[in-house]
Amino acid sequence: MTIYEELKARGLIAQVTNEEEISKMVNEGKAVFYIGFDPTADSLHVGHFMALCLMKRLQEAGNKPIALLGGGTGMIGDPSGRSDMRQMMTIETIQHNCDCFKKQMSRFIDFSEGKALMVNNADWLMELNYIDMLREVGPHFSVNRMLTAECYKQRMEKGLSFLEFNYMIMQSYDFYELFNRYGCNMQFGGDDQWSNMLGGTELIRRKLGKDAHAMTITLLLNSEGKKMGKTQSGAVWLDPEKTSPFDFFQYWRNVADADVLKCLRMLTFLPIEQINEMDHWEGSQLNQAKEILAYELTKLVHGEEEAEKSLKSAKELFAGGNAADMPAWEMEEADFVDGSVDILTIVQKSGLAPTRSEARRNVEQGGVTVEGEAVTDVKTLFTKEQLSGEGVVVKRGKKKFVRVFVK
Ligand SMILES: N[C@@H](Cc1ccc(O)cc1)C(=O)O
Repeated sequence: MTIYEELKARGLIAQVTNEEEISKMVNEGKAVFYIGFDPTADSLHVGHFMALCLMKRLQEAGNKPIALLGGGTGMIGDPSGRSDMRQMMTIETIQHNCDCFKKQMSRFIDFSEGKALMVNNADWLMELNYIDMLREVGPHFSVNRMLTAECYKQRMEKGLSFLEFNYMIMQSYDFYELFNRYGCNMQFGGDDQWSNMLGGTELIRRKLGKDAHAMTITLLLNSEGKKMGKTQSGAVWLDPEKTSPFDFFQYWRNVADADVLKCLRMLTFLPIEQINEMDHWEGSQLNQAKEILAYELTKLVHGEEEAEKSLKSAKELFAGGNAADMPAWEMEEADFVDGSVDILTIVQKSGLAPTRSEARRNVEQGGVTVEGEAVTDVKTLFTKEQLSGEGVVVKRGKKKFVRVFVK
């Protein structure tokens, strides 16, 4: 199987500018491709992880990856796929986030001996002169056409600022710049990036009369059509300080039955034949498939040791035991009234339930246990003494649990 066929078989490819040429290039290891990452947070998330895995697959097939940090584009903010304008970030935040991204990326991609490049578009975008820039690229963009782009469509009613409208031009300029600097002939990105990427191929064609290509990666949606990699309390981060390896493991261990094979195909490096064999698995075998998924991804992101630890804890927890590496939540002084805190506050604050009313429902229905004993009275109080030291293990349903303590 060629690398292009494999990407297809894994369901990773959404749109391409020219399938014949792209498949030929990547199969022959002739692609110099880039993926851009805007520093919108201090950690990468699951969406970025998919992009990095794609980089790795193509790198292993002999192609050359360029990871682009959006130190310049981060100053503008991409409106693609968003219903509101992003909050503007300060230069310090952007710099800090870039540093965080850089560290995390180096764990996935081999940047040694020129096998891959890392660049920051601040290096060329920040020194552009407004008038020079307008004269250089302005004539090649049709506003009429830009306004019909998919990425602006949902903003036509809500409003699109001039700041954001310029984003596409910045990203297009990046592609043009990388083409000139490094012979970069291809860009990859999430499917919501399609119009920004075409902006670049068009600019290269117009200014240089040369061909460059674009390919988008399928967005990872669950069987209900929602973006995966998000929980009720926010994104699933790759930084172990933000999402513990165990929580990361549990996220994948608990995906819906209908999603597990898709995730195995799109996210893991297990041979596609091995995954296809799991296609007819049912019942308890599906749980095994979820365990494999969680283990493989935790291993990729946090290393083998953490993956082993998480697997062990998950098994112990399932068997009803008390796991050492379980997530912990520290209650604050302000949560206590007259030295006690009620069960609903504990369940909600610790993140076991998203709202107080849902916490109430869970408790009333007998779905909450503390140290293995059901707590059904919503007025149940816990004193500071009870929660001090190791604290208590609070479980909601079979799968969600946390050790709650106070210092
Ligand atoms: N716009 C991309 C990031 C990006 C930035 C600069 C580029 O040249 C390419 C891509 C995103 O929001 O995900």
